Amino acid sequence: MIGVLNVTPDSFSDGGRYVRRSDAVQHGIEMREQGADLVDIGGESTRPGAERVDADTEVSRVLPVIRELAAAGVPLSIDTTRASVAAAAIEAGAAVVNDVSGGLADPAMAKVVADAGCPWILMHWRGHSRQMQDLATYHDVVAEVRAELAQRVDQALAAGVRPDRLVIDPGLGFAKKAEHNWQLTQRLGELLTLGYPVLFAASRKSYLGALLAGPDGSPRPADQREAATIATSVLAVAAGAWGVRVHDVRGTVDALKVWAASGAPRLAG
Ligand SMILES: Nc1nc2ncc(COP(=O)(O)O)nc2c(=O)[nH]1
Repeated sequence: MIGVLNVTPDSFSDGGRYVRRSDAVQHGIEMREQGADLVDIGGESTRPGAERVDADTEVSRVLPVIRELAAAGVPLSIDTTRASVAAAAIEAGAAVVNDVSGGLADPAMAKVVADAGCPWILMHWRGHSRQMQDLATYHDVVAEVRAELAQRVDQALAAGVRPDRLVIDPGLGFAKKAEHNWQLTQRLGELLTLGYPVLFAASRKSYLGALLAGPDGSPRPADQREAATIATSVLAVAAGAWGVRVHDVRGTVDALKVWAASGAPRLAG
C-alpha cells in the first residue's frame, strides 16, 4: 500500500494541498497511521501537459519533507525521473525510488539505484508529460507494455540492479487512452508473467472520471473518484498486483480488509 504525497502546486488531483511542509508532513504521518507501507513523495507533477520544473526546484520541494518524515519513522519512496533528485532523496532518508520513466529519462538513474541497493519501481512510459498522449498508439497495448517493461528490466539488471529490487508498473494514464487502461486492468496477469511484482496505480485518474461521466458527458471530478479507485484497486490485488498507489489510504485499506476477510478471492487471467 503506497500513499501519494504530491508536494507540488499542480498535480492533477491534489495539487497545492501539501505545498506547505507542515501540511505535507502531517499528511504523510496520517497515511502511515492509516496503513500505508510507503509514502510516495513527488515534487514534480507528471500529469499530461504539465510544465517541467528544474532539479533544484524539485529537490527544494521534497527534501525538507523527506527529512522530517524519515525522522518520524515513515517509510518513503521518491517519485522522480531525475538521478540527482533520487540520490539526494536517498541520502535524506527515502528507501525506494519510484521512477515513472522506468530509467529512460535519466541514464544516470540505474547507477544511483544500483549503488544504493534500494528497490526501484519501473513504470511504463513513452515520454514526458507534454507529448506522451501523442504516443498512446498500440496494436496490443498489454503485449507492447509488457515488452517495453521487459526492456526496462533488462537495462536495470545490466546496470547491476538486483532482480529482487525491481517492481514494474503499467503506467495507467501515461501514453494511454482509457481503453488501454482497461485492457491493462483486465489482463494484469500477463504483466505478472514477467516475474516481477506489479504496482497498480489508478487513483483518481481521468479514465475513471470518464467512466463515471455525468448525463452531459462531463467527467466526474477527481476528488469524487474514490469509490471507483477503491474498486479497481481491490480488483487489481485480486488479480495478483503486488501493491496499489492511492490518495485515499484509509478507504483502500478498509476495502482490502473486506477482501481478505472474504477469503481473498483471486481473479483468474
Ligand atoms: N509508479 C507510479 N508513479 C506515479 N506517479 C505519479 C502518477 C500521477 O498521478 P498522481 O497525481 O496520482 O501522482 N502516477 C503514477 C503511476 O501510475 N505509477
